[in-house]
Amino acid sequence: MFTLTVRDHMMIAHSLPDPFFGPAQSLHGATFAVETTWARPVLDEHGVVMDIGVASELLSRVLDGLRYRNLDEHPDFTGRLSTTEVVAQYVAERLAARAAGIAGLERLTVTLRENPDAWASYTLELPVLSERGGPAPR
Ligand SMILES: Nc1nc2c(c(=O)[nH]1)N=C([C@H](O)[C@H](O)COP(=O)(O)OP(=O)(O)OP(=O)(O)O)CN2
Repeated sequence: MFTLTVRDHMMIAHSLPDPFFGPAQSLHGATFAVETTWARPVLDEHGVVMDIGVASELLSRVLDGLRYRNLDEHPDFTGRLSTTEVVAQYVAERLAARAAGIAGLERLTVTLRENPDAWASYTLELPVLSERGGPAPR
């Protein structure tokens, strides 16, 4: 399996209103480094998983919807704890939707690094499209 990873970062504010999270129940800020790893078993006709510029742009556009936001007030997180894991899933699902037309991609992993010693990831299996646009056999 080939993989391509690009990275960006975002600042958000949020609270985790559950006693499980101790002091993080209060409103606090976080700067997440966000990595996206795209995977495919066969390289495309250019010998790449996908263009790095395209991968970077996709990630940036998705993060633009979250940057400098208080996730407690973000409609997509209403009634949900915006843990690192949940935000990783959110980013992955939006990226997958934006990349739906790109052929050959099989898997996407989004990793959010809270700090140098702690991170969480979410992996999505993607519906594989053939180079002609239809479903491809796995
Ligand atoms: N699995 C997760 N655990 C925690 C998350 C998370 O998103 N996923 N988030 C937090 C807090 O938001 C914050 O990032 C850290 O808060 P803190 O109280 O410092 O948490 P720690 O667990 O590192 O330290 P404690 O000794 O438990 O206070 C927390 N956990």
